[in-house]
Amino acid sequence: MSLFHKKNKVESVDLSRRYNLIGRVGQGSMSKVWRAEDPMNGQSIAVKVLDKEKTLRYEARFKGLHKPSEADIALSLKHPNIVRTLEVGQTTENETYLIMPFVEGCGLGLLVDLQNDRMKRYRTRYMIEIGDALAYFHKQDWIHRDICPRNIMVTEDDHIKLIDFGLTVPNTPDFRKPGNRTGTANYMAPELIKRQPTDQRIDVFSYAVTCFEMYAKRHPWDAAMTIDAVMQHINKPPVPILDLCPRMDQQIAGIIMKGLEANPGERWQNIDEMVTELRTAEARLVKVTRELLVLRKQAAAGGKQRPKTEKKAAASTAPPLKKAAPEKPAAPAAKAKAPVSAAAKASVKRSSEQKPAKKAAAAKAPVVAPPQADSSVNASDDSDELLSLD
Ligand SMILES: Nc1ncnc2c1ncn2[C@@H]1O[C@H](COP(=O)(O)OP(=O)(O)OP(=O)(O)O)[C@@H](O)[C@H]1O
Repeated sequence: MSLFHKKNKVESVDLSRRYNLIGRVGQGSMSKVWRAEDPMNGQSIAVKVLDKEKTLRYEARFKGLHKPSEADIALSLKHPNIVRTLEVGQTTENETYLIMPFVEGCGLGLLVDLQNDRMKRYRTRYMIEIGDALAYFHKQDWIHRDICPRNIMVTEDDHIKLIDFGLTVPNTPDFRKPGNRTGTANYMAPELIKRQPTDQRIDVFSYAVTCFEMYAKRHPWDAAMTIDAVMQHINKPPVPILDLCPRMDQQIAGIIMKGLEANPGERWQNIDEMVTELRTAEARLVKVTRELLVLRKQAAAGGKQRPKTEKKAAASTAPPLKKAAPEKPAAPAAKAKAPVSAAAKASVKRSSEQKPAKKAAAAKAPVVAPPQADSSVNASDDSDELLSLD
């Protein structure tokens, strides 16, 4: 790995002279972040200054292993869904700083909490873009170790930017050994918590927890504040996501649950596999949605309220429902067939088996509802599958 022995030129910079510091925007656990402007070009930037003591304490865990610093790692990353690091250096106080373009937007955590239409409409896009960023990251041979909504930003035009690489380690045997138990408790894979050897599949797990939250607004296990508390429940199966979101797409539910498998051998083996399945699910939902839009347009042109052809088309893409979804009279819904891979199916099955009464929910198909004026697609109020066609 070329970054292992790279020595960055160390410059001592007085940040308040060099940049127009506008105000503090974030207090992470390891840093302070300012919004600023670069007077040389007027660019809006984020200035992240790492806490000296905490960084030293963290890096001391890897004594002798030549771990690249957060600044070096961040500087090497070039991906549309990862925030660019433009410059790194040392402050006059001997702290490390990073300069990034300022991301206009919000944290993913806010959208998890709000569960608003924006979240529902762009959720599949967000999941895929987080996965793309992580797949790139893994191809550069890193393990992120701290994937969670706190470290993911959503831009104003609804794209993802991964922002924090403070706990990242190289994907090499020395760093995969048991022991370094860092991360955010509720997103940590069981093998990490149990101090077993780890690999990039711990990020698959954290990514799946993040996707779970994006639908269910809660963790797959009861949320815990400490690793010891997580240890208490990590041996129990996760709550099946379809129990919490019975109207969500069945294929997507299976994909997420497979990412949460306690045994890394039963999880998705890499991010690419998981994202490929998510893309397939998204493509199917988009296809059905487009078909419905065409039919609705035709119906409107013909002055009919609900054309028979639409019912026919919906029926042609969908198997008969085993059990009707809870009644919501607002929107006529078409049920699209959700092809679930055998592995993902097994994952859903395992979790449904824990609660036989809930099996019926797993049989539910996605709901796609009438077109909106902006040509995106909305669904009935309790549906979790809004899709954007823009
Ligand atoms: N490029 C950026 N543009 C806009 N805001 C940013 C940017 N980078 C960071 N922030 C803000 O600063 C906060 C802290 O950043 P970051 O997560 O990188 O710090 P941290 O100390 O490593 O945090 P933690 O270790 O707690 O995850 C973010 O949650 C975000 O609100």
